[in-house]
Amino acid sequence: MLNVYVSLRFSASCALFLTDGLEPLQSAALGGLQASFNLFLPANASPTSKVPLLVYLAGLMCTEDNGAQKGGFFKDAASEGIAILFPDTSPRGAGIDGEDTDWDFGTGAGFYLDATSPKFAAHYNMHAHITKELPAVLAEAELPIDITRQSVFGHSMGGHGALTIYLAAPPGTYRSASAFAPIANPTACPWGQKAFTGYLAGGVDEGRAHYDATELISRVKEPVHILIDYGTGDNFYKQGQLLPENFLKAAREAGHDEVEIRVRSQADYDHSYFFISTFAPDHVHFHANFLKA
Ligand SMILES: N[C@@H](CCC(=O)N[C@@H](CSC=O)C(=O)NCC(=O)O)C(=O)O
Repeated sequence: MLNVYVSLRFSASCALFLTDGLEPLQSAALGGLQASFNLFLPANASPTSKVPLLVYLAGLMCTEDNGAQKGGFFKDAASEGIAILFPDTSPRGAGIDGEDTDWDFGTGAGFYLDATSPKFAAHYNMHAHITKELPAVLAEAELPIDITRQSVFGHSMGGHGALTIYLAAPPGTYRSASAFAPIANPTACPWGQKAFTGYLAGGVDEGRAHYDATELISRVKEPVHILIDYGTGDNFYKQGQLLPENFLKAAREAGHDEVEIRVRSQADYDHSYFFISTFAPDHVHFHANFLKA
């Protein structure tokens, strides 16, 4: 048996298609725009032996391809028998004024939220796309995936997405979360403040209520399963865009100990996919503990 790696597009009616040679299809959550994603299926997946799902969320300027091509996840996902879903990072081609002006806002920078600002609300709903729409697509496609066993991980903006999606979901929706160099306290850093001001009608205050991992962890009372790695040589860490210490401090103050949450500083590592792929096996095996329990 072979492991299968496929690129897929989907329609609002949830039909699945192979990418090559197919008509563009539409996402309801993204306002009818075409949406793409990649899916890794391990060789042991079959209708009688469905596999759990790990969702990978990429960072600023990325597409569904960065993690799939450079993350280094497949060997360990194959050995553990885990499928990996790679969504895109934003809607594409919404045609909103200013959407393509900056690399850290708009196209490629959806911040995994549901926009409430009138300008963006019709299209910038990556949270709903990932938490509701894509799971429904996979379920309706009758792929050999057990959608009741999901975990989520990501990098940088995608690490923010993974932590906030996990912490804001009803307990048990996702079994675990992990992040490489996440934007861990977005209301306190320039990237997050810019995103929340632009996408949310209530600005940074609305972001603080719904989309800030450091704020969310201080309010979560149930046990959690979280692993975070960041590099001390990461320029974005040095610039104060990531703030993992803020997340760790809030977590400990809320009573989440080192069994529940591990935040590891990796000496001299940068922000790149070389860093991600170095620690990729740790993250896949971490999630396997919960996805296969
Ligand atoms: N163009 C930017 C750098 C953009 C960048 O580094 N993006 C990161 C994610 S940053 C946080 O979300 C990334 O993953 N890039 C893709 C890759 O393959 O490395 C600049 O000029 O600084």
